[in-house]
Amino acid sequence: MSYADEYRSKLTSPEDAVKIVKNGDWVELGTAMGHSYALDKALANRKDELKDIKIRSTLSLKEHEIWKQDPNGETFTFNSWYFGGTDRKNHDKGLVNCIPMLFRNEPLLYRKCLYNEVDVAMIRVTSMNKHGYFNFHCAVAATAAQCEMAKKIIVEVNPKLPWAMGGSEECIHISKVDFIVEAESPVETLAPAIPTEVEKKIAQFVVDEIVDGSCIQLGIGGMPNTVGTLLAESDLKDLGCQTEMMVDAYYHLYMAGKLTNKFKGIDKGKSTYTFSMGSPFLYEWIDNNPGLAAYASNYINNPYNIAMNDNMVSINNCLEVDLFGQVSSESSGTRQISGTGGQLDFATGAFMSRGGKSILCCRSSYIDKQGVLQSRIIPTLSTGSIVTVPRSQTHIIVTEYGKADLAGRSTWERTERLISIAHPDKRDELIKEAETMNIWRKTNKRV
Ligand SMILES: CC(=O)SCCNC(=O)CCNC(=O)[C@H](O)C(C)(C)COP(=O)(O)OP(=O)(O)OC[C@H]1O[C@@H](n2cnc3c(N)ncnc32)[C@H](O)[C@@H]1OP(=O)(O)O
Ligand SMILES: CCCC(=O)O
Repeated sequence: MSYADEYRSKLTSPEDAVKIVKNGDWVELGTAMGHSYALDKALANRKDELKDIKIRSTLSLKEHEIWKQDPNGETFTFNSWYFGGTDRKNHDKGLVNCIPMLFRNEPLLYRKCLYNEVDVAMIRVTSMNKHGYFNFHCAVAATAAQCEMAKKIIVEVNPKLPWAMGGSEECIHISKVDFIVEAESPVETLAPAIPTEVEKKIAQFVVDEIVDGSCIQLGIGGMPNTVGTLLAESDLKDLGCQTEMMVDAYYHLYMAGKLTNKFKGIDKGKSTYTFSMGSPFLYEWIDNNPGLAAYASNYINNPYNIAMNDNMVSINNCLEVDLFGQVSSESSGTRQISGTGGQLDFATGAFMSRGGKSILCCRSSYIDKQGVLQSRIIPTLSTGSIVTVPRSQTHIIVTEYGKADLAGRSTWERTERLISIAHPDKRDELIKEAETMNIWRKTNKRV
């Protein structure tokens, strides 16, 4: 049978495809732009006839129909490896549960622990090519592992999605697929946030840490993109890219002639990543471009692979840092904001790299709901806050007041350095707390 014949034989309606989901099943939705639309709707429509359907997903970009049609979570129990904004909102309503993970482990978790617990994978893919492959486009991540472990696979085809060249694990062959549905669906975009003056100051401190030939990882959120934009305007040259998330900033670096990947120690000449989100021009750039290579997250986020690049610099955002140097980037107290994602993977790998640096950016303060200035550098993490980077792996923290290099530093040295980059109105208060915590010595200096 030709691939075209096989395609026709597996092509069905979303309603018929989701009939394979049965009571008690685990259903896999994939990551971000890999989330389906028509299948989501067809499954949600079965809410009253199904029982106890467990969902796994990573980083939602939309309001799933499952949430809309089952607002009390009677049929569907939704679990997420990493929260986007809509996951966060629905978690606040009690509809989403967090599954802790390091992103480098997500494929391994399926292959090693969950191999018997993926009943149906419903994944959005590109059109099939002449060799019978569908591509995972902007959502390579752990998708191949999820499909490999799934008892049944349904793909939802959207021909407008870009074809991401590999790497590895970026495609699925039609022979592995059980059902194909075709559906109109949006190609989601991510508009770059307009940087604030504070973010511009932080970004400048970060850019000052980067040398010609550095390999750059830009994390999720507004700040890393601001750094990328400044880098594109800098005099730096021959930068490289090994990053979890491919974003607009890399396109700008490429167009500015700065992204050559010439000095990468692995995948020389190629920009490597595991998922992407950005503007339409980013997807145009990704589409069938052999200058980029998408790999599964266990390869991109593997600290050994990261460390093969000399002068690897990882740049991520965090929410709170305590005076011991513990970093929380994913929760505010017990409120889950996002997830560990790849932050610890890149913090570890970048530090292992010769000349490498792991940088965590943090605005020094915020104004709370009562209008009061609160420090993000705090004596101890808020009760319930989850540690994303342990103090033993924290390297450089940057605020708009400067940089604090904590690696190899004792508690009193960390305290001094962190307080020196805290908001000036909060420094005396922090010193008092540090004294009671026995981590401020008489010789410590107030900057
Ligand atoms: C992707 C890669 O390449 S690799 C590794 C990168 N991955 C990571 O770093 C994972 C952890 N990091 C993150 O998730 C993000 O960087 C964050 C959450 C730290 C910052 O992301 P941003 O998008 O810049 O943050 P933003 O300012 O929009 O805030 C996100 C949410 O956190 C809330 N928040 C931010 N700071 C605080 C705080 N101090 N206290 C309470 N809530 C806070 C915001 O209110 C917002 O919630 P809302 O949408 O309900 O209003
Ligand atoms: C899906 C993981 C995203 C992140 O690491 O930020």
